[in-house]
Amino acid sequence: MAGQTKYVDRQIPAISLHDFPNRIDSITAALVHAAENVGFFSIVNHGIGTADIDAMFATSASFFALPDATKASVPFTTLNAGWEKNAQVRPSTGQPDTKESYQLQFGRNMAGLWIDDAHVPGFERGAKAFMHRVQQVSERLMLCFARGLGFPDDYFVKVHDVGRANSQTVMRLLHYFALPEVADGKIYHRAGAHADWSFLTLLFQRPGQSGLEICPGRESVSEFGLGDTWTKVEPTAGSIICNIGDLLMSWSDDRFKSTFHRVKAPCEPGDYYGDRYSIAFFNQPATDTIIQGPKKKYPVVTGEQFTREAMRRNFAALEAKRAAMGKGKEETGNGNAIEASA
Ligand SMILES: O=C(O)CCC(=O)C(=O)O
Ligand SMILES: [Fe+2]
Repeated sequence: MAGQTKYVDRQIPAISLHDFPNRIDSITAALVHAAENVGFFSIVNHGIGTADIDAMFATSASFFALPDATKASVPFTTLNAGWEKNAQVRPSTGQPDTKESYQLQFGRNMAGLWIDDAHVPGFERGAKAFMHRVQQVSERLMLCFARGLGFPDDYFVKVHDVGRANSQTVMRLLHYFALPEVADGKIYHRAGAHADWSFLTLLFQRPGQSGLEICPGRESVSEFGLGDTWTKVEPTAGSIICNIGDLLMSWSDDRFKSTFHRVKAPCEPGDYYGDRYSIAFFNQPATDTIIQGPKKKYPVVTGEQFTREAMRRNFAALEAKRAAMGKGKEETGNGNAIEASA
């Protein structure tokens, strides 16, 4: 690894959603301030209990404990659904993240991609119930961001309706593999530096499983935040870490900041080397959504175009490998077909 990472403490605001209906304006002010500055904040008193969060993590661990050949029965597709392993090449690193993840959606993109009850009893039912709870929290945040930008209150909520077949919202279960504490000459990335392409991301982490780091101020730093000064975001029980994605950044004419972040591969004293589980919920507008900010800074794009472009940037290597193997784009493959060569 290159020299020591530079760290600085930055304030990541904690915003409470208690008594939401009576506090919308003050919550909006706090969210807008966080969105315009650090781009990250934590949400507390959001109404999802720690027992429910723990149960979802337990379900996630049961899925990842299955043999790869079984997980390959629900393989990743270019519609951003299904299981992948070592297949996401971040533009910042050019190397696959050392992780596996299972993308779950609400709509038709998920057809045939739910792991069978025979492998993880109650998986689909439990995951969907949890996804709807996280969606409810997301909708409160969307109301505030719409109000903050001068849109009608229901503007973002309507286009992120997860009841529609063309919904693109994703809950991503993540498992970063334990890594060797003694350097073995290989370079690992847990999640290479990136900004999310989502509208808004809500992230659940496990206390003790550190690694998330942020690097705000994307205009003033080097491309991809490389060599820059990072801030650790330590997991705390029950809170949800939220960040603005590229989509909300462009939809707000760059007023709200989509911040670089990463899950650092452990390499320095104090880093966490064990298995790391997290759950990220990416709000994505339905495919036919017309996206443009109030000041029309950027040309109109549809929700479908936005996702397609982001997938191309992040999974080009996977696509190339599939093409070389003569596989169709959406065709489901075996375990090997969905692993990028590392
Ligand atoms: O696993 C985490 O804590 C963060 C994951 C993340 O940033 C992502 O998947 O976009
Ligand atoms: Fe991310």
